[in-house]
Amino acid sequence: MSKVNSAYTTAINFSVFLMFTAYAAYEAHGKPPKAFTCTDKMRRRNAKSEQGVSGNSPKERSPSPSPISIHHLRCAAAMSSSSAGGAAEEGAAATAAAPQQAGPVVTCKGVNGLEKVVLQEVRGSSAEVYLYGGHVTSWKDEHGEELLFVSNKAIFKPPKAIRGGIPICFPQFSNFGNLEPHGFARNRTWSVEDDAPPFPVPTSNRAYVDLILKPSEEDLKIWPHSFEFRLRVALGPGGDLMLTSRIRNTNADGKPFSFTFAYHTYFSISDISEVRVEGLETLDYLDNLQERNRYTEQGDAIVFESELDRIYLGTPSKIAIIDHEKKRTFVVRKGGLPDAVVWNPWDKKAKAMPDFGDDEYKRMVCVEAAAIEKPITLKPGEEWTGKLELSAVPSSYYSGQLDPDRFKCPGGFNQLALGGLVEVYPAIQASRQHSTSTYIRVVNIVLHADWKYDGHV
Ligand SMILES: O=P(O)(O)OC[C@H]1O[C@@H](O)[C@H](O)[C@@H](O)[C@@H]1O
Repeated sequence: MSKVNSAYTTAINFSVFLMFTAYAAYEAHGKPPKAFTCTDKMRRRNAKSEQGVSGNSPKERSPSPSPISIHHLRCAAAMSSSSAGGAAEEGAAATAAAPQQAGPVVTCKGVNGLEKVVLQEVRGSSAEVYLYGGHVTSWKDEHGEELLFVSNKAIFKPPKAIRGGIPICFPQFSNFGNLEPHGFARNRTWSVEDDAPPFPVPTSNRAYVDLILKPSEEDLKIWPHSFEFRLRVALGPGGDLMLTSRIRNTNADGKPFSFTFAYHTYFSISDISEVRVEGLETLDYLDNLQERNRYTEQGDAIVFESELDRIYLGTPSKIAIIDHEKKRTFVVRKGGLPDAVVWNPWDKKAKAMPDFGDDEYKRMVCVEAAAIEKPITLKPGEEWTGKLELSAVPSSYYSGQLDPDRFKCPGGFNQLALGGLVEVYPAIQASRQHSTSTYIRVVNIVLHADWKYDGHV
């Protein structure tokens, strides 16, 4: 074995040891995956901590305010900032007030008293989900930086859908049907489901919440189909945001139904002119600005110089949004969702939207994992699964590397630029959900080895 290979192996082995140690510590950290009220959960966590389950000796434990006061501090901060205006500020204030030890799943009041669930991962990343719309409104990395765009003019008031975050478009995307644009799921109030039926592949993540939407009598009048829509929102140990939708036909009349669907994700970007989307080259798309005529993408990547509103068809399971100024790449992974909508309203449309700032189009881009061209049809008793997984990585990782197989070493790992700190860790949720998957991080370069999706219909 060459010197370089041997250094490589030693570094990997040492890092694996470190990471397993870290993993063991992570395992010991805390448990309850269900959504609790702040008070309930913190009581349990404190009780565990009293029993020494957290691993801290009594000496190491620093005095902390009572769980109830932590809860009220946090929610009060979120609500006061929202009254000062601005959904984005609301999210920031909520995290600013959130103590480190808040635990993985907390429910509290958000803007206008709407109930929200806050997910926090041990390394510091977080997400917020409003029950109104089953709508993710915040996803922050471990440094507290917001990764999703929410308009400062977003209206957190039914029946208006929240402008930004991740609206769920169901049972209809846009005007592909007779319902209101993008369907009604985004402006209905969902419920937390404490005992959701097991997911096909169990998740080990602790920071997750299960929501459910069933049609009301009123909904059945406009869309006469009985369904159960289960949405799991989870934060992975590395801060990845994962959404899994399971839609079941519960019609008792024996009738199938069809629907279209999208995760209408608004990404936060530095400047729209600094961004490009990779992974959709050479694909066909329907142009929403040209009467949905079909064209073929000619460019190497999608760049933005004016309004853009397209439905890309038969897209790969990975798409990258590269933000040159931020040197950050969002990686969108999806399953069960063949299409991808790319949207930026540009200046004129921005001005025409009452819940969107005139210049905000510069700071957002929507890349929406979707099933549109071929509607999904379910017979009674059948269930469909649509998955979205978002990660934010330094751009040095991504550009031109949409196909990780091209970079594989004989040992099965991706090719690494050796030198500097090498860190290898098992992706905890991936190894349990999918196959054994290993993530390799070299300084700021992150490469995935053997990543694969499951759970397609
Ligand atoms: O204003 P809405 O209903 O949230 O829709 C926003 C945009 O959503 C996108 O998905 C559509 O492709 C656009 O055509 C639409 O304008």
